[in-house]
Amino acid sequence: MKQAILEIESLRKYYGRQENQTKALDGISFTVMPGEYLGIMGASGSGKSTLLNCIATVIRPTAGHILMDGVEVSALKGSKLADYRGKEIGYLFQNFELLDNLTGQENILLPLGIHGVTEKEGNKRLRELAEYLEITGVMNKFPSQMSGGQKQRVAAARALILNPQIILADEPTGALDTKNARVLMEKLAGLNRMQQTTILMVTHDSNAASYCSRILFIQDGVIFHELRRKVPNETREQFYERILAVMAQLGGGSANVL
Ligand SMILES: Nc1ncnc2c1ncn2[C@@H]1O[C@H](COP(=O)(O)OP(=O)(O)OP(=O)(O)O)[C@@H](O)[C@H]1O
Repeated sequence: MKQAILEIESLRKYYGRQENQTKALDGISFTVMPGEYLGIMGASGSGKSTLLNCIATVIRPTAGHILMDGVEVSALKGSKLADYRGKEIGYLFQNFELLDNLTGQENILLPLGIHGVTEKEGNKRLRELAEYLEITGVMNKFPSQMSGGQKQRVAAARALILNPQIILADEPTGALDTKNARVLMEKLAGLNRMQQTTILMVTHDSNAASYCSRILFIQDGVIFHELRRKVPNETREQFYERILAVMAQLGGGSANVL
C-alpha cells in the first residue's frame, strides 16, 4: 500500500482569544496520496488559506498534526525546515508573486541557487517546463512585459523546478480570465496525469475544481462534504455538474459557497 504524501490530523487554528476567538480550522483531518489532485472548496472565510498556510509552515496551528512523508512539519528546524519550504513544497499564489526585476528565466531558476542546485542541473528541467507550459517566448522578458496567464505559468514553472513532493496552489486562477484559467488548469491537470505531480489546490471556482480528482468542501473550519471524480468514465463536465449540485444543496444556495 502506498504511503500518504501529506497527512492532516485533527488540525485546529484559532485566532484571537475567548469572546474574540475565530475558529478558522476546527478539527480537519484528511490525507493526500501520491499523484492525487485534491481540491479544497468553501465559502470566503471558511479557513482555506489558513489550511494552506499551516501546511506551508507560514502559520503555526493551535493543535493537530501535519505530516509530510511521515514527518511532523512542526518539528522541522534550520536547514530541514528550509528544505521543506523550498524543495518539498511548491507554492503557487493567486497573484503570482514574481520578482519584477528578474526575467522569467531568472524567476524560475531562483530556487536553485537558494537550495544549492547548479543552474546546469536545472537547465534541462527549465527547458522542459518552459516548453510544456508554453512560456519559452517570455524567458527573457520581465513580468511587466508578460500577460497574466504567462506570469502564472512562469510562477508554476518556478514552483515545479525543484520537483517538489506536492504543489500547494492558493486560488491560482483567481487573477486570470476564463481562457487563461483554462490553459493553466489543463497544464496542471496534464502534469498530474503524465508525471503524477501531486497537487493540493484551494479554489472558489467550480470550473477549476472540476479538474481535480477529489474535492473536500469546508465550512466553518470543518470538512462537511467530499466528492471524488469517478474514474474512468465520468467526464469533467459531469463532475462539474456534481460540484454545482453540492453547492446548490447547501443552505443559501451556491452564492453562499462561492
Ligand atoms: N490573522 C488573523 N487574525 C484573526 N482572524 C483571522 C486571521 N486570518 C484569518 N482569520 C479569520 O479566520 C477565518 C478563516 O480565514 P481564511 O483566510 O483561512 O479563509 P478563506 O477560506 O481562505 O477565505 P477567502 O476565500 O476569503 O480567502 C476568517 O473568519 C478570517 O477572518
